[in-house]
Amino acid sequence: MTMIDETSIRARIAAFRAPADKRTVPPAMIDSVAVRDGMVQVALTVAKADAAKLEPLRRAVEADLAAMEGVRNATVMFTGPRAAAAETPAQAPSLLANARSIVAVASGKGGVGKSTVAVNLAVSLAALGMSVGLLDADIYGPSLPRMLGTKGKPEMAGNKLIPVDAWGLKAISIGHVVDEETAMVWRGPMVLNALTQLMTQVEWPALDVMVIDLPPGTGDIQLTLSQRVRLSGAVVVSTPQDIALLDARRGVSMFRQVRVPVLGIVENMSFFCCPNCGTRTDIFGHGGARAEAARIGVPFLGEIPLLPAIRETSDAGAPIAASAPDGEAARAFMALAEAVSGQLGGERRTGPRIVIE
Ligand SMILES: Nc1ncnc2c1ncn2[C@@H]1O[C@H](COP(=O)(O)OP(=O)(O)OP(=O)(O)O)[C@@H](O)[C@H]1O
Repeated sequence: MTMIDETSIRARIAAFRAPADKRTVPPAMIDSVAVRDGMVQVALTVAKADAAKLEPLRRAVEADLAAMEGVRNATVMFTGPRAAAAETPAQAPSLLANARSIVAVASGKGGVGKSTVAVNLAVSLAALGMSVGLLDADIYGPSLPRMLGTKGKPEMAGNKLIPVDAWGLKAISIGHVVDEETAMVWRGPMVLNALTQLMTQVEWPALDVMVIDLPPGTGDIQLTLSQRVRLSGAVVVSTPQDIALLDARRGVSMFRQVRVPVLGIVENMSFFCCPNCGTRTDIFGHGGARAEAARIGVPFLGEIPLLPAIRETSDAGAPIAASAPDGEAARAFMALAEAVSGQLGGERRTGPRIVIE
């Protein structure tokens, strides 16, 4: 008999399309999955007011799971949204409360292009008409000031910092406040203090979405931040290399441990597109992250090509999603932004904005 486990159940739910209306179950809706001896219990989070409306979906998911090989019995139930107190320690109120959604961009290891993805995702979300904040929590390598071309110190209002305006975003980075060498020698508690300050001592306006560029890896800082901030979800950046995929898996399991929904995996440096002849080359082999996402039951959010222009525009302080909005890279980031915003749901504060460069 086929072995079923939490991962295979999550994968099945991620692939689920309701026969009647093609409705899907976003990962953020899955509260818990328990599997024992072929018995499956899934709890989906819904607001009380929506429960009756979603009953057909509940039954369809239940039938779909029950039809899986190896499943003896499947129960899908609805549960209310978790009380805030259960998630966040009492002494630690959720930070960044005036952002409607908070998305963390994470990676299992450094150098996979996490910051590049965070910046261009934020720019693309803004181009979709959202008010977007970008917080660079990558203390050890704050690349945001360079990538956005914002070198000066932010202004102050009273004892609070005003985020800098760049490319349609409100942004702040530890690199705006201290120089890189200073931050490099900080140890855990100092780093956490600095990050907390970036969230509490900054005059953030009301935002549709805040994108946080997390430090690479899966250590204490990432875990603590995930607990202090009510994250709507995490985007895990990987490259197609096997080793990076392994790290991505670790990243996904870290968020699952702290019950932060994983919005999905994005494959960066997915393939090389020759700027001269347009020929596509799959340098590291291709499709690994998509397969990995399916295997561990999280959505696959798309592929970003390896393009010299992505690095050049980053180095020049003009993110490619804004500086070459019609190009291949910008289209890939826009597709990512659409996939992410689709998972966040909810209304926008403002209508779509047309950007003319
Ligand atoms: N798709 C891409 N095509 C070309 N160059 C890229 C791409 N993505 C990232 N890069 C380049 O790779 C380098 C590393 O990217 P980035 O700084 O975003 O990685 P990171 O994962 O945030 O690193 P760290 O976590 O160590 O700060 C940068 O020089 C960046 O310009």
